[in-house]
Amino acid sequence: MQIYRVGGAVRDQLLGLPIKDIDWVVVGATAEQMLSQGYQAVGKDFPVFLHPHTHQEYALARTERKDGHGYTGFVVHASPDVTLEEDLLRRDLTINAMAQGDDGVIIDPFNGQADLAAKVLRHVSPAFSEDPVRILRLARFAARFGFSTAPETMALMQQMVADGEVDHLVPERVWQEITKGLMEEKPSLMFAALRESGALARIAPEIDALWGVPQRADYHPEVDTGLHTMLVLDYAAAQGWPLATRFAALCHDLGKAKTPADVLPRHIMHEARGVPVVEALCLRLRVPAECRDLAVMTCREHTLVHTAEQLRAETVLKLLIRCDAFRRPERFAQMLDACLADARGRYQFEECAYPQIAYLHRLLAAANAVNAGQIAQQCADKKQIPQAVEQARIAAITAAIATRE
Ligand SMILES: Nc1ccn([C@@H]2O[C@H](COP(=O)(O)OP(=O)(O)OP(=O)(O)O)[C@@H](O)[C@H]2O)c(=O)n1
Ligand SMILES: [Mg+2]
Repeated sequence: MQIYRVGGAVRDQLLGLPIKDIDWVVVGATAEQMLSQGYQAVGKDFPVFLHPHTHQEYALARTERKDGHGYTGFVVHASPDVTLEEDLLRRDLTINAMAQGDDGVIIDPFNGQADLAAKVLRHVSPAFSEDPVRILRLARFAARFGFSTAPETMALMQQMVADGEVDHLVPERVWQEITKGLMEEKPSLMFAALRESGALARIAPEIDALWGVPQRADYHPEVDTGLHTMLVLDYAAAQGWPLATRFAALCHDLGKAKTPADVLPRHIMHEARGVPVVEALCLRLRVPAECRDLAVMTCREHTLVHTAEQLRAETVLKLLIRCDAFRRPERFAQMLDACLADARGRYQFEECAYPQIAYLHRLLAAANAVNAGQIAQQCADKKQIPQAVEQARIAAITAAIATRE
């Protein structure tokens, strides 16, 4: 048997990037041979094994044929006579379809090295279309490497979308790929690829609908809401912020696609209009609660946060309570980060000051300093405690507002 490194490890090494995990392909072996050498089978029907010591994945060279929708119905053919080239042929992109032997020689039958140099994502063969997840994979590789998509690959993806292939993806898988793409260097490039292929309109029409929606040019020199959203998202990514903050950045303006045409380019009430849209998206994609809650909160509150310095103490306290800021200060801070991204994700405002964050943190600290235990002791009637604490917090916030320099 011959063993080669394949896929991401070969690609990343050629790019000079750190290699996370190595995938191996084994040519000329049977499952029985692998087991007898101590490898452990991963699945019952899949010719993938774990190395007895390194636990890296070793897959028998295989061909695949599709006979069904989605990613059920793959007929896998693994046998000792499947060649390395045949195995590479079934893979998604030329940059992922290279192998490397023990001698270091790169086996590159589909010119992956040339595409790496040209920074192009190109499908290996028409078999690309047998797995719709590959559209999402390509999109996140675009976000990771900043590569462009070969025209023939884009055309193939458009055809796959038109054929309804994307509609068979299970939500968990879509979310998994989206989260990976959101954590890449420039997530907007994922959405650009998804949008151009038509896949975005199928998997997240709420996001796709933002393009073509105008905003007031005085607040938003970039005008287009889709473009603004991408600037906000890329800002959040450039700060290295976590997934939930990036997802909140993505979702904060979903309500703007619901603004009645006669109100445009103003977006009165887009916050309230957006909340059910964010909730519907999160429900459909089975978005985990942490991401969903921050996105809903950011959608609902971001305009109010922008006006923080004009708010009365009562209004600030209500905001803090709605956001559960006393118990969840880290999440509140993440929402403020998303609001900062919103403010700076605009042409000509890329470096605008955003004192709202420090200001709200100061008011929260002031409200937090109220000694609720002591107030409770001073209340003759227990029923009065909540109101007394609230009054004390409003007084503390009022005092903090007054000391503004
Ligand atoms: N839907 C898929 C998934 C994987 N692959 C192939 O399997 C390899 C390994 O898959 P995976 O580890 O998911 O991706 P990597 O390319 O290694 O990228 P990453 O750095 O994200 O792990 C890929 O390079 C590609 O050759 C594929 O063709 N089609
Ligand atoms: Mg990998």
